[in-house]
Amino acid sequence: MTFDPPTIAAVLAGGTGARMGAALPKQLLDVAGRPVLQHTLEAFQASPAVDRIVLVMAEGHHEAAWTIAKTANVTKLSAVIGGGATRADSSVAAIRWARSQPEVGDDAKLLIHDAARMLVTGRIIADVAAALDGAAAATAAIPSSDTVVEVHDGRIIAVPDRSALARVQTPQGFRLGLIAAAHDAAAADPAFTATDDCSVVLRYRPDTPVRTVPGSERNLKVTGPADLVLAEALLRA
Ligand SMILES: Nc1ccn([C@@H]2O[C@H](COP(=O)(O)OP(=O)(O)OP(=O)(O)O)[C@@H](O)[C@H]2O)c(=O)n1
Ligand SMILES: C[C@](O)(CO)[C@H](O)COP(=O)(O)O
Repeated sequence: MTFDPPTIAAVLAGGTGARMGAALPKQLLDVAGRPVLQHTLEAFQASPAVDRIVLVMAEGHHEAAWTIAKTANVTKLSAVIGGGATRADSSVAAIRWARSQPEVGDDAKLLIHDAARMLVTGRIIADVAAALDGAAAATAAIPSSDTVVEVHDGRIIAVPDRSALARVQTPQGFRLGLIAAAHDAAAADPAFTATDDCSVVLRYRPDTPVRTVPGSERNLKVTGPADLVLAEALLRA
């Protein structure tokens, strides 16, 4: 008998929400009567593509996370772990946790997701997971409807061809062995910085294609106060 490798969702909620400027990390703020984190966990709980969830949570809020998960009956939640100083450090914490699990090998699928993207849909989660059957790395992405420019010292120095540009979202999915190797290589690079995990693969495993699947404008990242209003409006629409 053969078994499919498991699919693990790593929900990153290790940030403090500086740009939100609230007393609590933004993942604990309410939108339409439920914490941002609860909306996100519910999306992964409901996805048939996901077997288990690991939550990377900001220090001092682990108990609150378990309470939210219990309230929402998030039975797939396997662990709440501590993160790191940067988003990349929190990804590494999730990767290490996944690798420490019995019967989880390099072929497991790891879907790394911002807790702040609370309106992620089942379709996007399923598409990213399915893309990993044909590639070792994949992300949700949407076209840019704005012209994007490169700015230096307050002056535009380039206007890249918009048709070749996309805005990446999460989840970003990887075969576990690949993303672990890419982050290991990053750890040995003193100049390493990254704002997402696909760029870690692109930089340190450049021979591995990173596929894109359609994201959605709805899959916004709650970042500042206006995003809370927007997310609530989208939920009620
Ligand atoms: N050290 C960090 C930083 C960020 N994140 C998570 O990564 C996602 C995207 O990060 P961001 O939107 O930047 O969240 P914050 O870091 O909390 O926000 P800010 O940058 O405004 O402080 C969020 O769900 C956040 O909780 C994380 O797990 N660990
Ligand atoms: C991972 C990400 O959501 C992709 O768009 C984004 O890079 C996170 O950026 P942040 O500054 O950590 O919110």
